[in-house]
Amino acid sequence: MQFGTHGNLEKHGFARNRLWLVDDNPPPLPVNSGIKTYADLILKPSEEDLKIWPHRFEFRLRVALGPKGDLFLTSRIRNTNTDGKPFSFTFAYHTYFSVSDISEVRIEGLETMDYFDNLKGKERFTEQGDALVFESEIDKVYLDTPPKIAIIDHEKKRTFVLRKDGLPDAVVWNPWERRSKTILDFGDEEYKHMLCVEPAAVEKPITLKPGEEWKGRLELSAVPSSYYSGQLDPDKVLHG
Ligand SMILES: O=P(O)(O)OC[C@H]1O[C@@H](O)[C@H](O)[C@@H](O)[C@@H]1O
Repeated sequence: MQFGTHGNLEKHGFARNRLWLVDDNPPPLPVNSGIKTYADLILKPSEEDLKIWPHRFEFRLRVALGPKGDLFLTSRIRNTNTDGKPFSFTFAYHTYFSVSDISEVRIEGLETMDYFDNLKGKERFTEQGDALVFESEIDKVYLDTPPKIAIIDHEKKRTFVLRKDGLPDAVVWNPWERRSKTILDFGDEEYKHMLCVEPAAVEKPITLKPGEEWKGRLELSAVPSSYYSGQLDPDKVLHG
């Protein structure tokens, strides 16, 4: 229930460190008829959690796979407070992508966007120029981004396409060489082969009154580069 240090809780909040239960009887969710495989999980606060964050909630996650291997993540958060109090939270799907070589990868869909730079005290800047490429540590929260973002991996001839809904922002993170060495569960060389692009709601926290529910959705597909005829045609990737 919190992205990064954008709030008062531990970094990235506590929901990711809790044991979730299988949700046997989730409220209905409109499903794409092609999707036959999915799992529903639920997290409710424990008495200990209520001491850290004094709000009752139901946090549901559906993880679904499409017939071609597309991944669909749907989160629903409901305020179940009985004291009449609203609550607010920030959110991000911490999605890591495996890439051939970070120096050869580009992101399309975030050019000209405003962002908060977490490496510069969360100051706000505007992205200049073309698609994003990487040559040093990056930790930025792009604001009010389009619903479709593409990660183009030239060497692997593969493009990841992210489609998001209810998640206006997008975090882009790679710790690069120096910071990698300070992260215990991250190999010294692993930064070369990964990139985090995280659909998020950070700038404007979501506020729910008792009984209200929020929904955030991410759809991830991997398509061969031939998808855009071997050419870097952002128009086809982003609007196709
Ligand atoms: O190592 P963690 O806690 O999972 O976080 C990794 C990174 O996650 C990103 O989402 C943040 O923008 C970075 O600031 C952070 O370092």
